[in-house]
Amino acid sequence: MPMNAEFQSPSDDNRTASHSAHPGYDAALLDARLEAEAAIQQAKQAEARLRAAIDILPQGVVFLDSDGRYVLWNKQYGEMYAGSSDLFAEGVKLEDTLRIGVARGQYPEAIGREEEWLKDRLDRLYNPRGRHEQKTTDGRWILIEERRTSDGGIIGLRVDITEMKQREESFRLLFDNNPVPMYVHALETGRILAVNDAATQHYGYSRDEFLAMTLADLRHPDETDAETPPGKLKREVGFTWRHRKADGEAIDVAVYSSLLTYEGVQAELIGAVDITERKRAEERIAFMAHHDALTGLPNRVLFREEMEECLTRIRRDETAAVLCLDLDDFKSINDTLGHPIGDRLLVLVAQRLKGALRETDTVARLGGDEFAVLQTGIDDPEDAGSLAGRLIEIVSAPYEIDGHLMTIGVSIGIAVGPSDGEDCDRLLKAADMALYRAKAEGRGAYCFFEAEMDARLQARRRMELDLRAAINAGTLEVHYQPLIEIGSGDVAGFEALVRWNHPERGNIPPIDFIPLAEETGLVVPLGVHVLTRACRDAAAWPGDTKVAVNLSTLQFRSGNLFEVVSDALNETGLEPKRLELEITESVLLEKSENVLATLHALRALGVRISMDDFGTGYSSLSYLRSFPFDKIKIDRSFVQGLGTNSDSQAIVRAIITLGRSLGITITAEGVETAADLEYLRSEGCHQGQGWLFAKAQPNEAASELLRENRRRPKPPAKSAA
Ligand SMILES: Nc1nc2c(ncn2[C@@H]2O[C@@H]3COP(=O)(O)O[C@H]4[C@@H](O)[C@H](n5cnc6c(=O)[nH]c(N)nc65)O[C@@H]4COP(=O)(O)O[C@H]3[C@H]2O)c(=O)[nH]1
Repeated sequence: MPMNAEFQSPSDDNRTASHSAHPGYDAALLDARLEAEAAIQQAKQAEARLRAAIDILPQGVVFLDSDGRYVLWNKQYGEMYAGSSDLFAEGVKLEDTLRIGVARGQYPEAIGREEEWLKDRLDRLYNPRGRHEQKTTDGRWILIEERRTSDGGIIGLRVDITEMKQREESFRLLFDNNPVPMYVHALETGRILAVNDAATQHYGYSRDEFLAMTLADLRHPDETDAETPPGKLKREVGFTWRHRKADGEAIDVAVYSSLLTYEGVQAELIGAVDITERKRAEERIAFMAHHDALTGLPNRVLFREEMEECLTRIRRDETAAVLCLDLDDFKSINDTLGHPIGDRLLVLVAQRLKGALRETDTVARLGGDEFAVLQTGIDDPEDAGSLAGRLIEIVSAPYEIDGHLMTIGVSIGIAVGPSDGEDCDRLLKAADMALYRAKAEGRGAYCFFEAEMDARLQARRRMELDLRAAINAGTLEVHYQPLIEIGSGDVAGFEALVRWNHPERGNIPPIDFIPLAEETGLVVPLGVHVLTRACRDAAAWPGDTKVAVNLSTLQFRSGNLFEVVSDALNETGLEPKRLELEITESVLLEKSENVLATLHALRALGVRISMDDFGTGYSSLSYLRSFPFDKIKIDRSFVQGLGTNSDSQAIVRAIITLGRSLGITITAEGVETAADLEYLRSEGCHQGQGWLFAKAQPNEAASELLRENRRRPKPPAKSAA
């Protein structure tokens, strides 16, 4: 493709003829010819350089003259239009090659609309403006840019954009058919530039509506992510937004984004995965982890979190109170009316408590029938006292559930921060200690924490640890106090009484540690120890001397009392009829089928059942009807001073008469004087127990007493203590 040469080299013949006719003219002509040849040489070199230069360009380049004829084109141009390259020649009009190319079907976009396509193409060729794309039959895409040159010609650039178009196509395919809602928005303005079908379906906006919106228009008013201005994204993977659908419904979406240039605009592609359900489930789980399922109140975990938050303020200058609440005798409602009613009562109590508090206070259910209140921003500790008083009043008002009218009391312990404690544990502990005191002081009351409660509690804790250790080590002792037949003075049996010889504190009386054992549940293993020990000792006693063992309510609740007793009998070989089990009224207060069934089963085994402390409870008499007791033990409060006190005499006489008429053995406890004994004998009481005969003593002494008793030919009973 030589450049259109302006100068031609004259033939040698012309040169010879001219030279010989006019020598001066010939010389000038020769010079001119040499000059021209040099110029041609230069032009050829320039063309070669230009060609070399345009051939190394990655783009196709073509130069046309002002008539649109080919002047020069590079290798890439020829390759791009390989199907028409046979037509390219200097001086040929590009327009003509286009016409032939269209006729050959080399421009797929022109097929079926040849003239129209040609018209448009020629218009762009002769009046160049911007860029346009062209598709070739071999499936390539070419970006065309044409410009006018200063001499009226045209320079055309061709860029092969096939790969980019393929990428775009894949993107389109992925975008359009993606099941995940997707849209592209302009980074600068937030304006939505493209949207896929999944997004239009999911959000409910039409494509046109979508394309008229910005990213900010999709936001739900609840969206709190104020840090992210419209169109600017935080880039953590999968962060969430709350969006609004066309029907107003809120959805939570996890956003996946990447930057791209979309139709020449800096944009961002967003994939929005709907996680509303997942989020709801997560929220439900989080709620459940922080709330009580029955009442919907915050649970202990959330209460502590609220407290922690409040404590940071307390440490500065605020005062707050923690109130620990415990319903009085809730268990008996559960036991008598059943758990469903108990549960409903708890819900009603929770509602009343919630209704009685300010927005800023928190009430939580800590478990069972325990609630707690965090009262914030109080001016005076007395504010907590008046709140407690109000809560007691509100909770104590009657309830009606399923036609059952009931009332329930509540006791409250109060701790005030920061004076009673600056951290969560200390404040809760202090309020708990105060609650303990409120309960002990008669329930239905509130009590403030006092520092000395802490010391008392520490002592109690120490005692609990020591008692547990003594039980585990088997160092608790069992002493025996004789039960004397009043008529004959014979030893009928012994009551087993536990003794704790503390390594540092010496003998601790049962009255000081049995209640603690009851509260902590230690009375269950303690009871097993005493029972087994008593059966073993008694098995070695002569004749059919009986042994009486005290049982606590908790041992019945433990559920395996029958097995414990029968195991102790089997292990020690003691005959069941030689064992007496002493229970108090509190055991029967349980009103549980289980208690009665266990008592009947034990009695069927041959074991005797005694009612201890008779007369001290509210309804000792009525309990005589609920179970066939073998023995009644008259409480020592009626026996002491019996010789002189006529009221006690009347009561004791009535009990003895009752027992005799029912065929029940009567034992009088706490017989301290001969006058007491004399009265009991005169009324026909069967047995006596008390210091007049003997105090509780170790097994060796008790056995010795037995031996002595057997050797004696029935003397009247005298003091042995
Ligand atoms: N003032 C006076 N007191 C007398 C007289 N005769 C006996 N006593 C005391 O009266 C208590 C009788 O036992 P309880 O009524 O079953 O009362 C017992 C019983 O309820 C409980 N207890 C003792 N040992 C056990 C046990 O192994 N298990 C259980 N669950 N409770 C026990 O501790 C309570 C107190 O036991 P103790 O201190 O051993 O006190 C014993 C005994 O020492 C007397 O003439 N005058």
